[in-house]
Amino acid sequence: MSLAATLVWTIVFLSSLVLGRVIYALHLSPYRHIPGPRVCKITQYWTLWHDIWLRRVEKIHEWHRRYGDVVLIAPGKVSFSDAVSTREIYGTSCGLPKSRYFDNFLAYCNRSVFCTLGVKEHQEALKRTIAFYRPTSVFKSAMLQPVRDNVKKTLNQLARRTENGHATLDILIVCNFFSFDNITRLLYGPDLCTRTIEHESCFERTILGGWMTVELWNNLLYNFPVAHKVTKAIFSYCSDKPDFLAADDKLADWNMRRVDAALRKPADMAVDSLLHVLSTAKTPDGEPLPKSWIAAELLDNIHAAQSTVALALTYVLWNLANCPEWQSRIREELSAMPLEKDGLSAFSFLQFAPILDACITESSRLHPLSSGRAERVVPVTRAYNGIVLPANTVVSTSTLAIHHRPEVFPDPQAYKPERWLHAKGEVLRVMQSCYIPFGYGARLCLGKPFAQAGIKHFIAGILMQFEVCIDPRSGTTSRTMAQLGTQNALPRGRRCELLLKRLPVACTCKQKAS
Ligand code: HEM
Repeated sequence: MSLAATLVWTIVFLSSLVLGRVIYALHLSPYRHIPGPRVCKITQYWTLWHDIWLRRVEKIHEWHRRYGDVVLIAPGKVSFSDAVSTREIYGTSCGLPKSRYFDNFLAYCNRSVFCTLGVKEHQEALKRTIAFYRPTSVFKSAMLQPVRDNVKKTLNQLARRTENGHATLDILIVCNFFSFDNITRLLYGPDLCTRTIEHESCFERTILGGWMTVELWNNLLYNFPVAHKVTKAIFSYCSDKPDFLAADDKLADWNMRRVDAALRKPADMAVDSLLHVLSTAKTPDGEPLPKSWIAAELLDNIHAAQSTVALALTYVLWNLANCPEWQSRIREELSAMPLEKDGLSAFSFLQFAPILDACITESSRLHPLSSGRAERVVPVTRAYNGIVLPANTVVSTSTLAIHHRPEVFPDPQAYKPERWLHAKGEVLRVMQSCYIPFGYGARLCLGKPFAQAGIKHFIAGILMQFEVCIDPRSGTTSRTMAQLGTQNALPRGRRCELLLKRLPVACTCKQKAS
């Protein structure tokens, strides 16, 4: 056969394959009845394309606006944006397993609690640590004092940097170090964590610097690992950055060294650290946990806690910088609270400060920090929101879409803390059922109480000493602060420069009597 004929036959063959695929997807597939862009019914690569270009999450939100609460985002993958389906997918009694997407989070070849898939396996893993994360454990002064110390340390550092009364700073970096110090203290105890904020040139800072880049490239890694490897090799070779995308590996080594050191001297381990809890825990066979299990759990907690808390703080400050009136209201509320001996507001009062709470809650509604792929697998064919899904369909709720339901959150794009202050009864209940920044149900974020305590202390500390303002000369604008449409929710500009002005009277709170 001539070359031309071979070419023609190849084209005919490939075209009929594509045509067959299109006919099957649109007319025969068990997913044909589900609303969504046609291209998503035919191929998964359209969603993957958006994933790699860091706009998957916002694209899915856009599709929900166009097609409704149930959208087919790829063959076999369905996204929801309503409260009832969310309850059915994630609720404690439903027990849907996680999807294979979570294999991407294995560390040292082990599964942490976060990436266990099956319900039984998850419950087994949860037994070891759940008590450690409970509010009753986390809100003890032994656990909170290190957080308060880190707030004080950050405030001292900011005071030095605003010696002339004001300075424009990249708040994202400040929040990153605060968040890292907090989580490492919780995980390793006081001796093995590092004081990164004080040491400008320390190793941990360089890891954190490279980490943001790693997060941006993770979508390529999860979807096309070989392409990721090649890109990494090419960039490292051609640029003068041999460490390009190496931060994750460095963090894993750094974590393992800490676990090694601690297990060599168990008597020195801080009893209020996760490391201690894990080192005394047992496997289902009654054996001590292997070192790599312990290390995997700790590493995963850093991943879960680091950028989420840092970004939560950054977005709260950004939103408040745009709304000076809400800053004043928070200050007024804080001024009525007694101070502890360390000069910060008492947590027992911060915990129930409604204005502070509303401002933080509204910020996480607009900017969910973990808005990515909380995928679960449907075990048997059944209907969700009136639409039958075959067994093995991968389902998830779009956090961005459910947080922006206009009938629940009128004017959904606007930052309006008052909606949380004014809502009562059924209205509030509906709002809460559509608010899932920490996930929902059986796999709700274990670190939620710890994260919230850190966020409240930090925001209260900053607002009592500084006025946070937009600096029109900085490059930070609403456009650069729009979230990248990925699961890690970084702002597009990858920085958040805000003007901090020291308040004339640092604090007018009442000193605690004792
Ligand atoms: C603002 C900060 C945080 C946000 C927005 C956040 C969000 C989330 C979300 C949405 C999930 C559920 C994922 C899923 O359903 O697939 C989750 C799980 C988890 N988070 Fe967080 N998180 C935050 C902070 C933290 C902190 C500080 C810690 C550790 C102290 C932590 C530890 C965990 C763990 C261990 C899980 C797995 C829970 C399980 O599967 O049972 N998170 N987080």
